[in-house]
Amino acid sequence: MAQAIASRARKAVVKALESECWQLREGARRYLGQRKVVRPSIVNKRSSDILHDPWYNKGTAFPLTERERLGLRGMLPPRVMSINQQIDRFMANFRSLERNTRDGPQEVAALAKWRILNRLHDRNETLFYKILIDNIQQLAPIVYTPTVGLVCQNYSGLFRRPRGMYFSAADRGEMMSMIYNWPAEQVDMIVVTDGSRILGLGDLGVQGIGIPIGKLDLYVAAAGMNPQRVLPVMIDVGTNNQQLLDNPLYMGLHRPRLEGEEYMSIIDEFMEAAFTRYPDVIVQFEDFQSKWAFKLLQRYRTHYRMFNDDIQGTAGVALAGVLGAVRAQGRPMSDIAKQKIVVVGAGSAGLGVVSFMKQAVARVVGNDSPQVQGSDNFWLVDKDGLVTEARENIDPDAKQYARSLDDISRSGLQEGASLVDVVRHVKPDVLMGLSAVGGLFTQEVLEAMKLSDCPRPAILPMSNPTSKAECTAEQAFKYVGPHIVFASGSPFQDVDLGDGKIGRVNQGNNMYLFPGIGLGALLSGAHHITDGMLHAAAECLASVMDEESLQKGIIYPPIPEIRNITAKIAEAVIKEAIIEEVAEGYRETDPRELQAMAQDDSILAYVEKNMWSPEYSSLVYES
Ligand SMILES: NC(=O)C1=CN([C@@H]2O[C@H](COP(=O)(O)OP(=O)(O)OC[C@H]3O[C@@H](n4cnc5c(N)ncnc54)[C@H](O)[C@@H]3O)[C@@H](O)[C@H]2O)C=CC1
Ligand SMILES: CC(=O)C(=O)O
Ligand SMILES: [Mg+2]
Repeated sequence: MAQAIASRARKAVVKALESECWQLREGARRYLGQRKVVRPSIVNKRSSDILHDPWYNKGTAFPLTERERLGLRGMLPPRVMSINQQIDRFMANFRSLERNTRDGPQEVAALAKWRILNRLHDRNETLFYKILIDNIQQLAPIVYTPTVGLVCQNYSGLFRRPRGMYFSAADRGEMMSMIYNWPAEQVDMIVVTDGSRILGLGDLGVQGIGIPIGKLDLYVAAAGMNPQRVLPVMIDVGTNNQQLLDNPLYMGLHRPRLEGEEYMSIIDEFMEAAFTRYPDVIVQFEDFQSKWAFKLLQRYRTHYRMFNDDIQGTAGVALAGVLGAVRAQGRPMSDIAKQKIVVVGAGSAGLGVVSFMKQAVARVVGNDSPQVQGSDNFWLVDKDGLVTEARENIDPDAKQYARSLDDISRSGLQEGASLVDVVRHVKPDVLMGLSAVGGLFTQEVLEAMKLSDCPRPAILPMSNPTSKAECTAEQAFKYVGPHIVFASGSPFQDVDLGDGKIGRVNQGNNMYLFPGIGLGALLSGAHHITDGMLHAAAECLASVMDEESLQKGIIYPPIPEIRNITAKIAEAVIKEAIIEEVAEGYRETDPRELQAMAQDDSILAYVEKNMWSPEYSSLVYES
């Protein structure tokens, strides 16, 4: 009895102490507010070793005191420049390169720009990211789509310095120790590919590493992920690209891709290694061919903190775009349930979109609605035409979205109907391309969209890179009309429609979502990424658009706003993780503190405070 009383008393004291600590922590948090402190960095190298370390190197911006302290005196030109002067110098070079390559082949110019950016990245990370953030609209098409596609195609020739990690079929059984070769003690974000479907360019084998690098550049620029804590990963299981296999200079394994169990066990081994060394990391799967993309997502999504950007990020961006298009028609978002949507391409991207949008419709009209039970809103077209239940050897992932025979015979269509026939009969509100077939929306298909009874049909050729876009912006405005809403996966210029009118071009790319999903998952410490968190992200993206922009046909925010938008998306993701009780906290911020922040509406400030910004910190030498 006495023992029980003592134990109860002990528990009460511990509880009181805990609560006091919590209050103290809470008080400190409020007191410190959202003040951001640039902490000094501890370096254990000196002199030229610092100049050759892109993380610490400041080039001509090293102040004299630091040059003295770190053995850099005499190692640099004498004038100390500010970071703004360094930016001016780089941008002057960049613009002169632009002028000099303007009249030559576009691809040569694009690669030249990528090269000077990449060299800066290798020399001075802080300056590289500052320039990238300040000029994101101009530079995203170089570090990301479309130029990153060209870079991957030519990677064996462009490769100078390694970036990220390579795990290959030859490393079986070794990955657990290999991951410890990575120098960072902490990694927040991994983007991994097996190179099997790089943008719409197909199997590029080991050269696909360019994609994780480009995506992580956006994580740093848009989400403020700390560049010292991101890790691009390439898993080389071989390639089925004969041109690469025939190229003696190809840098990957010269063997056909592993398949079946052998393939799966390699990816399993990598995941186990990654989460063993970095238990809090988030892994984004990128550009895996569809047959593996779905299987791997199913396999890992509740076990690890991971998501597949092509399936889930793309779906969210497509949903936000369609919600924007609905509002541009002057209708409420809930009218998404009435939209007729033709999705061309039934791979990871197309199927991800249909699945997610059906969930969104269910959220709007309720699960039991016939619109949700049948596939009323969606017509899926792949390389063999309209996908129906009569399709032989139907891809199991596509089966649930196949149109019923009853339904299509009523509308005068049949299994495998051509795209143009589908458009003529369905008269869709939305025509979305995720086929990786450039020019698939021919003049005939686009003209058929004129039959749409929608006041503002949406034409969304979302395939990447530019050469794979189903149509150009100019073609869409020319053949469908000036009233359309247009978004493409890779950027196009706005279109001059004459009489002072402009056809607005949006970039419908998962770059608007994945940084916010990753950041929200990280800062909430969600133990897995739920559908609800993905919907919260997409709905947040849709909601940031104001009526005036939507009326002009602008359905996504301007790219220079991407950092602010990403912070808001992360906020939405964290709030949802808290509501769903999957948020386990991040570093010293425990779930209780997250909840308190949600209550006093300070999650956004918490996100912003945790976003890394490129600023030179003073360097302190420690041997
Ligand atoms: N804008 C964005 O944010 C994103 C765009 N994408 C793009 O989506 C494209 C597709 O990606 P995945 O689904 O992973 O590729 P995938 O290769 O798995 O799927 C392609 C689909 O297109 C279909 N297709 C091929 N030729 C066709 C034709 N002539 N007519 C109709 N359908 C045809 C195929 O049957 C297949 O279903 C890529 O170009 C990729 O860059 C992917 C993710 C995000
Ligand atoms: C944007 C992207 O993720 C893709 O085209 O695959
Ligand atoms: Mg992708």
